[in-house]
Amino acid sequence: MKMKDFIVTENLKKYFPVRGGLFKQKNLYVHAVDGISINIRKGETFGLAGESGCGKSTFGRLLLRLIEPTEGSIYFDGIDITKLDKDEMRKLRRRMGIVFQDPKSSLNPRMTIYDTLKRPLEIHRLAESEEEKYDKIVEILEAVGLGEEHLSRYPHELSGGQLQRVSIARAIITNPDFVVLDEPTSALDISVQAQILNLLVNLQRKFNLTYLFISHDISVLQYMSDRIGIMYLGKVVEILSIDDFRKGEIYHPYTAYLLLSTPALHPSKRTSRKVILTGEVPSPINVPPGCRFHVRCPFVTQKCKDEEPPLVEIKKDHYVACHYPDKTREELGPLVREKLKMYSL
Ligand SMILES: Nc1ncnc2c1ncn2[C@@H]1O[C@H](COP(=O)(O)OP(=O)(O)OP(=O)(O)O)[C@@H](O)[C@H]1O
Repeated sequence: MKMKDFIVTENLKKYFPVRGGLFKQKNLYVHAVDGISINIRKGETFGLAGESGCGKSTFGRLLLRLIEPTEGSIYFDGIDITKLDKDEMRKLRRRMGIVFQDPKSSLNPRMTIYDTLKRPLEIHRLAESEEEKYDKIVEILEAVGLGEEHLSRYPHELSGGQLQRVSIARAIITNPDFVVLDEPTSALDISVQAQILNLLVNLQRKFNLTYLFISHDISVLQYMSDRIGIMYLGKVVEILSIDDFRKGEIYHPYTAYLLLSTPALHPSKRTSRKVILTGEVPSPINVPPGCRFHVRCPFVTQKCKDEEPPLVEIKKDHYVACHYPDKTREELGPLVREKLKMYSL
């Protein structure tokens, strides 16, 4: 563990048992997170990308121990949180926050905004008097761009963007160090998305926050992240700096696929260039042997079917899990770079 690492996972796994239906009594598991070892540095935004169902949300929840891992370790500022008891974990939670995709379902419809924001202060005993609570709540509301007039409102009286501001206020009112942002703008109108992203950037600076930013939206990730991890079927297959990402310096065929399959933002820049991959994402219940991407990979060899490639540092700050990283760089790199020119980012 390096000094600047704030969150570190070692071989982290979460398997969910499959219950009922066809699979009854077969002892089958969804390999939602299947051996992830990564680090998130103090003060950075680590973006996590990947198709729906690849395990991004499960990974985010594991980092805060909102769900229990099946195996592996999670270090939070040097403390292995998998070893903490309930009480120790509750104390540490003050330093963690989470914002979910849909504020409508994550906020209690029967609680006013004031009561919603008061709860974390009470759980963590962060204010002595009612007056102190009130002041802290107003201060945080103002930090997220709302005001005293919103305190007595209920969630149904606010817009989607305002509700997400309340969710963000709730996540940071305990003055945390680390916040998981799980698709925080995906449920919002396009016009509101940019405002919320800018708010998150400003809050990060103001409160010195470290973010895990989960999104399937490449352009949002590119805007927000310092480094990006690409997830495929429960594994991280590539980690790269935002510079390498922008330059199209990519070594995993799946990362190239993600970029090539994302539509350009501006319709006039869209092309009908064919997507390089075929085939469905395999089921996380039946993960293919060897490299789990081999069934969709254009460069597959026998080695890929037999041996799982480890995540290795291919150059400074750039990690990839592929037996043939140069193939992607040489053969798909030019296509990716051409595509990147089409992003109006
Ligand atoms: N509580 C659970 N019980 C059983 N399976 C689960 C549970 N939570 C998630 N899964 C399964 O684990 C896999 C990963 O799900 P997860 O929600 O982490 O993916 P994701 O990448 O965040 O997808 P999305 O972008 O659609 O939210 C999926 O196959 C999902 O069905």
